[in-house]
Amino acid sequence: MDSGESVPPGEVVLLASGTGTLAQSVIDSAAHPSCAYRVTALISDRDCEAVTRAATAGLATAVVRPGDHEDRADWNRALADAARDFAPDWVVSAGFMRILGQAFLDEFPGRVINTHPALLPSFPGAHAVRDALAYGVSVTGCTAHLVDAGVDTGPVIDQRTVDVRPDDTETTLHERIKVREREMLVDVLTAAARGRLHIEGRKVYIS
Ligand SMILES: Nc1nc2c(c(=O)[nH]1)N[C@@H](CN(C=O)c1ccc(C(=O)N[C@@H](CCC(=O)O)C(=O)O)cc1)CN2
Ligand SMILES: NCC(=O)N[C@@H]1O[C@H](COP(=O)([O-])[O-])[C@@H](O)[C@H]1O
Repeated sequence: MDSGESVPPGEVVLLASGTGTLAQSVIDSAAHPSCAYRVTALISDRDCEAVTRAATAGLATAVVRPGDHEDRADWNRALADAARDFAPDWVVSAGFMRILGQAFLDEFPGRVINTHPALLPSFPGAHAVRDALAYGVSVTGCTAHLVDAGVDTGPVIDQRTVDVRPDDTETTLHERIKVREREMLVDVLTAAARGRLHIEGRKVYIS
């Protein structure tokens, strides 16, 4: 499709568990008329600032708490049901701190994207910035990847680098990584909404 043709907006549902600054940047970018995607809802596993940010922006929100369900599998199904209700083209985990089960991923095959604050496969998991700092790397960064049933093992879509400074703390380093994550997420979602992500096994090409 030529760039000049009108492109149907990609419908995005966000998943977040924390302060939601990444979610906020995606919401803000989607407000521009020329943006290729539209954010329709934000879903969380807990009451958090990200939910407040989305509600303030006039988006639909849902909180699906693991503690409200019999077990992890039941929670996972409830989360999938909540997301399905918004019929997203893309589900974006932006600081979502729960592992998504296969039942959720089967609902949105090849359409769940996560942003991780490290250069995968280095430093997977819930404490990437702390682990990178403790390891003593001089360069870290962030990764956008397709989500699979593993933890941070899905095909890499895009990565951005961030230099580690001698006086960095986890907080100062993470804040600089988030600046790059916000840029990366907007670029990746724009490509995704315009049909420019091409998945070939573990390789993802952006045209
Ligand atoms: N199936 C997948 N689900 C998710 C992935 C993924 O790669 N595959 N990425 C995460 C986000 N994430 C890293 O980017 C991540 C988040 C949380 C954890 C984790 O160990 N969580 C614990 C609980 C943590 C807590 O509740 O405080 C858990 O879920 O038991 C690892 C990696 C989004 N989902
Ligand atoms: N392993 C998952 C993980 O660490 N995700 C990270 O949580 C932060 C959320 O920031 P925010 O709440 O300010 O948007 C982001 O840096 C994101 O990569």
